[in-house]
Amino acid sequence: MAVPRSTVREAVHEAVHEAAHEAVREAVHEAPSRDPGAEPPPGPGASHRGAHAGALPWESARRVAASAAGPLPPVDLPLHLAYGRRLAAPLHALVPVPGADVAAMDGYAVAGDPPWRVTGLVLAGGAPFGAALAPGTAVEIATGAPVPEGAEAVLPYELAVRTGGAAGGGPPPSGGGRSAPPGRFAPPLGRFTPPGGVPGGSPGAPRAGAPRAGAPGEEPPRPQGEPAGEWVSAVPGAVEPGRHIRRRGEDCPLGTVVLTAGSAVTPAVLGLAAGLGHDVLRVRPRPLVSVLVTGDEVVTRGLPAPGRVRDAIGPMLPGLVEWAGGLAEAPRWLPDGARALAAALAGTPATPDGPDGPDGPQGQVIVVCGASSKGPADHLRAVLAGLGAEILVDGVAVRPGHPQLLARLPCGRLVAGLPGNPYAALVAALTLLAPAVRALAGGPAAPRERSALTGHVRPHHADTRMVAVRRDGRGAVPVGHDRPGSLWGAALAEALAVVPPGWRGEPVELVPLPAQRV
Ligand SMILES: Nc1nc2c(c(=O)[nH]1)N[C@H]1C(S)=C(S)[C@@H](COP(=O)(O)OP(=O)(O)OC[C@H]3O[C@@H](n4cnc5c(N)ncnc54)[C@H](O)[C@@H]3O)O[C@H]1N2
Ligand code: MOO
Repeated sequence: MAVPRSTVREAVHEAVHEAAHEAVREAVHEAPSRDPGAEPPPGPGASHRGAHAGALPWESARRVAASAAGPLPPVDLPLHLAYGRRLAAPLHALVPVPGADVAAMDGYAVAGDPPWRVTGLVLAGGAPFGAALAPGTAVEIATGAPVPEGAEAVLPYELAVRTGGAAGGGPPPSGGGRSAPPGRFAPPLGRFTPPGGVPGGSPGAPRAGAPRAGAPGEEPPRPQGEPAGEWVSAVPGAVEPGRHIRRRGEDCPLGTVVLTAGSAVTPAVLGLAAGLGHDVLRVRPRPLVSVLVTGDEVVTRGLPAPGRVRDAIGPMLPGLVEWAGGLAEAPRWLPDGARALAAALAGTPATPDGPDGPDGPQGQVIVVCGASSKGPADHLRAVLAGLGAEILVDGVAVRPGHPQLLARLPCGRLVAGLPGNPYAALVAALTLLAPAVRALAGGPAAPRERSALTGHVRPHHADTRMVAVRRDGRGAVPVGHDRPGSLWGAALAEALAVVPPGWRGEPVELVPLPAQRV
């Protein structure tokens, strides 16, 4: 289609405006960051040669993006769907944990002084013992089972000395019975074996004859099948008051706020929430990001013919968006031309509940790849103006990636314009897209990391430079291969070093690159 006159005029104006320093741009801007070579010294016109008019400093651009959107309205999701979201409300303990005083070890709950007469068995899955433990008695108990009232400690099997078992048996003779060798753990000795029961039993499967708490009104449970003469004592020093009893609410009292709103829902958080009684979590939805890849020369599959280029931006965005807390739609390709771009951007906005229309991009954020510069096929600014968009960021003083932009459509959707050069697009995505997605997802700003930067790094005199680096013992080291058109360096790197204009060797911020999970 015909290029709008205003766009052409603008492009021509910019071309003239830029022409004077185009040679410098080529020498400085297109060179890889590790290349030796002198940066033209700052002098008259230096700032003009750096940031474009209206371009924001890199740090300011990132801040604008982070505050361009608030979190999406919350949704309630079952635990198995909540992973990777952000909590929209504080997480409370709906129950105390543990819910009762419970044994922390398999062994004997004991009361009073040894030796103790064994009067029953309590398993974790069963009801509480029901009767108070009288001094001089014990119950065999499983880890997690509620300790009977009156129990003063739990004696682990390894530290117990079990004796007797014969009918009519009495307390063990002093020094008699089977005992654990001093200073060593002994295996369980003479586990309680009710008539018809299975020695040891299996956790959660009450053994026949095991004592059970009675229902209200019933007789206090008697340890049925209690073998007369089962006694237990302890190796010296094994019993201290309260030992191996986890008290009710000791890990987490009822009502405690264990996590604040905005926390990431990790696997551990899901397990914690379940343990505290939650089936559903109130979370922020994942913001949906639509991706429009523009350019007649761009092909989306196969070997690119001469004069064609494979889309390298669409494939990297889903992982990056997911890393930032969002979800990317499959990229759509658009031909050069304002009409297709305008139609795509004018589509009906999505709602958190689902798409409003089957065809157009549905995201709360729309990413436009390419068309961000000032060339005759770069319609993004003109289209946004025609749609009445508010421009939030128009160019960033960063190398590569300066033609990036961020805008808000009248319907509230954000538009992130990424440069066509793939490494420049990655820089722009980390500068504008990721912070905006994080904000929509309810996440806090990404934590900052600072590091020494070693190796040969040539700062730009006016713009921030983003250098692909790996960490080593001495700090961050450039990996090279980070020309604007190449993702090779970024693929080798762990992070991008943020090298401020005129940098003189001080520590720099590292922006982590979305990493593999495997
Ligand atoms: N007169 C000016 N020209 C340019 C400027 C400028 O300030 N004034 N900035 C340069 C910089 S820096 C960049 S970056 C590019 C940005 O251009 P666009 O965003 O408009 O992108 P295109 O012109 O369409 O493409 C640039 C380059 O990238 C290739 N490309 C495009 N899309 C993709 C894709 N999805 N995957 C891989 N490669 C892609 C395209 O073929 C071009 O080679 O503008 C400079 N010019
Ligand atoms: O370097 Mo451009 O800034 O190739 O994005």
